[in-house]
Amino acid sequence: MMGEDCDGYGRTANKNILLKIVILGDGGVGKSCLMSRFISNHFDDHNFHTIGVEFMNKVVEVNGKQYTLQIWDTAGQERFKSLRTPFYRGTDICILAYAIDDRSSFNNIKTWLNEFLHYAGVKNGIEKFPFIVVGNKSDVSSKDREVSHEQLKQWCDENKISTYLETSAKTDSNVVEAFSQSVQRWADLEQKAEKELRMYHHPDTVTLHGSSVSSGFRATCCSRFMSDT
Ligand SMILES: Nc1nc2c(ncn2[C@@H]2O[C@H](COP(=O)(O)OP(=O)(O)OP(=O)(O)O)[C@@H](O)[C@H]2O)c(=O)[nH]1
Repeated sequence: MMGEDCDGYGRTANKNILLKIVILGDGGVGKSCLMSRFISNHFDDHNFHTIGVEFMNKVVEVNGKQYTLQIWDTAGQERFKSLRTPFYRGTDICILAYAIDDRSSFNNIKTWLNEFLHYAGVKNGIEKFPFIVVGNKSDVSSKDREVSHEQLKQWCDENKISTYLETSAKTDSNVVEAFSQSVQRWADLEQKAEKELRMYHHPDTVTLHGSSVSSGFRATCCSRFMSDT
């Protein structure tokens, strides 16, 4: 089907797009709290560690498009590694979380990134996958802060991650923004990948100078589009 509302691949603009989001980071940085703040606008000052993984869905609208976000909260403790890693495959967006009052959780972001790249099977470079870095617990007093916003920016620049922000699940600061910027980043990369695919499928209309063009970003995207809601 082609037409004004169609993207050229038969997908209409009003489809509800399912996106799987995983949240990774050390135990205690606030991954479960970020998820429950986003899903049910609720904050619980509990201290229970997640075992394995848990997921919840929420329908959101970003830039006029509807998305069902399937958010996977994972266990940050090392002893649960074998329970969480099988769930990385098929992820569309990865949120790397640390707590701004916990320097070692920030230092471990790289380990989380590498664990995700390995078990999710992402092979096309960090800059082609929607990673978002979130410094949670931005409500803590400045004397308890161990990671500055500048350090967050510098780390993301060095690691080619363009989306990052500080959040507080406790005071509900930037939580919705973290998820909507994640979706925005996904949409930007998706658009870029589709453009490259079009060039690949219509090589007579562009000059490729003999190189093969492959977006590599979510080649299975079509299977994830759900029916109209
Ligand atoms: N001050 C403050 N505390 C928070 C915030 N988010 C979470 N916490 C607290 O941090 C602790 C850990 O939160 P969780 O959400 O369970 O942490 P987690 O990352 O899911 O931990 P694991 O399940 O072990 O991986 C709890 O006591 C929360 O109340 C926040 O934004 N600010």
